[in-house]
Amino acid sequence: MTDQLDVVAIQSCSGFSIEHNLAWYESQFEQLPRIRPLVVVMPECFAVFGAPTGQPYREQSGKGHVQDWLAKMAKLHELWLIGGSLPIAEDDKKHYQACLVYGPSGMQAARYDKRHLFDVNISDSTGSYRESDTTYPGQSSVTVTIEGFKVGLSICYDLRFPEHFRGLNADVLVVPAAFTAITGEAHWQPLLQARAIENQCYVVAANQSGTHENGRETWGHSMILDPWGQVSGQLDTQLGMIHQTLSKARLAQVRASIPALSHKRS
Ligand SMILES: O=C(O)CNC(=O)[C@H](CS)NC(=O)CCC(=O)C(=O)O
Repeated sequence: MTDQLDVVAIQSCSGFSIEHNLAWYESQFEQLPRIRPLVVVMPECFAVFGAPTGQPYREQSGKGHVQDWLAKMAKLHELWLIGGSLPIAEDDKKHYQACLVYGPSGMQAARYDKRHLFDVNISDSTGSYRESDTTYPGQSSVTVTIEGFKVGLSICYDLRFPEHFRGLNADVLVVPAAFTAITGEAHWQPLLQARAIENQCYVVAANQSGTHENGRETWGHSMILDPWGQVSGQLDTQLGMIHQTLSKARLAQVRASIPALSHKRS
């Protein structure tokens, strides 16, 4: 176990074609920093964003093309690979929006199902979002220890629920997202900063960016924040990646300076 952990967030504009999306990610993996261990976070709906027929792409737990690809890529590139979300179904009616974590051996290390579903009305071209029409809410929160760092999982709209993160007691919060252009401009960065500041932990936020084939617009601005709430790396709307080195010493320093976590009243 070392004091440091390298993380990368990748920002994509995923579309309908799984083959195309996965091929784009493979080209990004070729450009990753050489350092290992390395954690790579991909956004919500990285493999498929929207569905031309209206019938969402789904896989069963433990089998399917995208899960096989995640395992293969994690092993091939020796990564901790976090697939922001993939629809996993147990019945024909609805799926869970699952964040899947694979370790460098190619084994799945964790699965978190999105708990808070985006049923909202906003003034963009989609207007009305009803995620619960297709998705069951996850029932539990999940953390996974990666190289000695406690990593707390979340997906997109979860970001608006501070109690979700508070319970995780994490060193690193991972936020894969498909935050909309309108809500992203207004709320994305302040929400991420609040989660980093109040939990005194790193935040790694990988968002979708641009206009997608289904007409949706996402905000981009993927970023990595330190436990003081400072943005230590960020993208604008361009596709690509950001890389930062996280440090246990920095976590300890911030928590010693303001011991807010030990001043909590329940
Ligand atoms: O359904 C898909 O194809 C992809 N999934 C999404 O885009 C999800 C659910 S609709 N989006 C969000 O949760 C946006 C949250 C957000 O933007 C906010 O909280 O402001």
